[in-house]
Amino acid sequence: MSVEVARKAITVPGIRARKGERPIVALTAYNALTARFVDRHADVILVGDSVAMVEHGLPSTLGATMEMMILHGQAVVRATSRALVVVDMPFGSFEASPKDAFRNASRLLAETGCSAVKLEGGQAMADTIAFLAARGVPVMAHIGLMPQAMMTSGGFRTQGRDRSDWERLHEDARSVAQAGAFCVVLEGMVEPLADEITQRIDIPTIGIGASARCDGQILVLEDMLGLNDRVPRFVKRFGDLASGMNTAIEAYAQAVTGRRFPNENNVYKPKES
Ligand SMILES: Nc1nc(=O)c2c([nH]1)NC[C@@H]1CN(c3ccc(C(=O)N[C@@H](CCC(=O)O)C(=O)O)cc3)CN21
Ligand SMILES: CC(C)C(=O)C(=O)O
Ligand SMILES: [Mg+2]
Repeated sequence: MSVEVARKAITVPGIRARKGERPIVALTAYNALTARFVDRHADVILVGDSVAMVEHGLPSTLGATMEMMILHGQAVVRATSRALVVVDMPFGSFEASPKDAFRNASRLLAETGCSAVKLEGGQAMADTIAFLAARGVPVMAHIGLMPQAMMTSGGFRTQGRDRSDWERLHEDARSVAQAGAFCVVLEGMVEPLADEITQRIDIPTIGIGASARCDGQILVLEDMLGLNDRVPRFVKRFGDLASGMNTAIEAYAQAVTGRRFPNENNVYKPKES
């Protein structure tokens, strides 16, 4: 199946030009219902591969698939009119070669109607980013803590605590910007390093666990809504939807067992005869 590439009010060049202007507001969304809410306030909606963990109950993002990203991407694009929709390239879909990456990135663009793709990797992915950008695929890069590298990096570790790693992280940022990424996510990084990177590259940085020094911020929607019982320190819960959901579901269960629902207002009656 293929869809029209949807035109959104916010464009890739528009986001690119935000550096030095006002901060970029980004959030994840994985479905139409939540995307409609996020679209009213955010500049960027990311259909993250964290969908594998948040919506499918998988233990890591390694189980995300192209099929999953396309299905969720389609739902989000349908419900969005303003924000720029970016879809994560799942583990295994882009690393082996630039050609593989183009085949899968072009499927994400053509089959969902999203405006850009995101992929994890710094210097090692620079050739791939350049290959995609030269062929019409806008790329958001993602460096620092890379969840898809958890098996080689030993879990989710904040980057740059040791200053001897800074040079490598600067090189990752410089090379993705040089390769033509329009924007870069800095994940799990100490504040002064995120600050230096943001000052040295000419594309916007979007931080998650990387301080307010970045050109924008992103969080997983369900984390900031207070729907997950355990969240890392970099998350601020801006709401407590978990308690709202619990209260409503409990009230429903009690109304059903107590035969108080459905009531007069909720039932249909035949015509008077
Ligand atoms: N719901 C959700 N939210 C996320 O932000 C998220 C996902 N899922 N899945 C993919 C990745 C994984 N992420 C994570 C998950 C845990 C930590 C974490 O526990 N961090 C430690 C830091 C440890 C250290 O300092 O080295 C922490 O205590 O914050 C970090 C990033 C971010 N992403
Ligand atoms: C947390 C963001 C940056 C992400 O990559 C995801 O949600 O998959
Ligand atoms: Mg991701």
